[in-house]
Amino acid sequence: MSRSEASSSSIISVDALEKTYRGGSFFRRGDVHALRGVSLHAERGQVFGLLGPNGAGKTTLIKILLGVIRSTGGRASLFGLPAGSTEARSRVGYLPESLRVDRHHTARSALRFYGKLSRLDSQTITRRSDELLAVVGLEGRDRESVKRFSKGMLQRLGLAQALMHDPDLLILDEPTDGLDPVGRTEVRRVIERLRDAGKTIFLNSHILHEVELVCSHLAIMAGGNVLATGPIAEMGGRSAAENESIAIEIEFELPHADGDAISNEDVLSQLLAPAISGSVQWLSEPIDLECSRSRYACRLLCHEQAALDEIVDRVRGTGGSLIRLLPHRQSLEETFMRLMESQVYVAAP
Ligand SMILES: Nc1ncnc2c1ncn2[C@@H]1O[C@H](COP(=O)(O)OP(=O)(O)OP(=O)(O)O)[C@@H](O)[C@H]1O
Repeated sequence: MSRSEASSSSIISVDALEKTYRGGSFFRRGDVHALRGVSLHAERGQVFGLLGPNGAGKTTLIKILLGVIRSTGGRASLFGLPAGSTEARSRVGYLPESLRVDRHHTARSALRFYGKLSRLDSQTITRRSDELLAVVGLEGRDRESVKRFSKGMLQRLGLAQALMHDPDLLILDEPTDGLDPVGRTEVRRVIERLRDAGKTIFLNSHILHEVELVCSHLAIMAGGNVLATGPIAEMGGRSAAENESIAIEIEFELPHADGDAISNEDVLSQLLAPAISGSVQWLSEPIDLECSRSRYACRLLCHEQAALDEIVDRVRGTGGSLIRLLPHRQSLEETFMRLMESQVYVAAP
């Protein structure tokens, strides 16, 4: 263990990291700012998810951590060692998005091949292969040609390959992408098993649900920036920037004449929209709970108390009544969608 690692439990430490792909070639017109000052920290034993839409900068960050490309600013270290250094790399296992295992291999011969690449001796290769085939649920299938493997089985073999040299950190690029629900569940189970065995895992994904199921910590990225980071259990709440904001669930009933309920669009455009412009974000737009009685419910994030007061005044002003007004804890999905929507989308470059 290095001295800097001993002083901190950070396995991955990224500070103000920048990456600009230089343009000007025949194929590329201008510079592309793929990372614009990214900071995040993953600690020992965490399953850390990097979530973001296409082009967010996830793969670029992983490539810098692995030393495949260099950053153009900021710092990235693994175990307190510079990312990309030989010592740091030797302690990382990596599963690329689509690992191509040569079709002539069996699971066992593939692991022997990767074990040799990691300079392991034959005895260690046999012992690690036995252990890992059991961990990834491929014991008994190890002499079959990989030609007969499903995508999920190939991905589990890929996990075993990444673990051959018993790394301290596992980096997985979209580990469940392209798998069917059974394959996804199987891969997720292996990740859970590794987590329970104390491995630190860093994975990227653009699928919120997958990240939510398996990760303990998360960074949400878009446009080369980290928009939020922290333990998943706390990501649904308010972010630091929203400390003054109030998330509420409101349910109300409006009067209606001649048995005609007011349409959702009218509730939105006539009653609520004028009250909320600028100072309120929708978490969910109004839905009518009981059309016949014009009862509506919606979730709002009010950035100032006055906006909430005005909504209440407007409901009352139309002769309506408030049924419920409750504080609302945002789900991870709502937080994610709100961050994406509020992002002044500066897509690279
Ligand atoms: N070698 C490169 N040269 C120029 N631009 C690049 C290069 N690699 C990535 N980019 C650009 O950098 C930005 C970030 O790309 P990156 O692949 O890191 O995003 P991502 O979040 O991994 O997206 P995806 O989920 O689609 O893989 C994108 O605009 C992409 O087009």
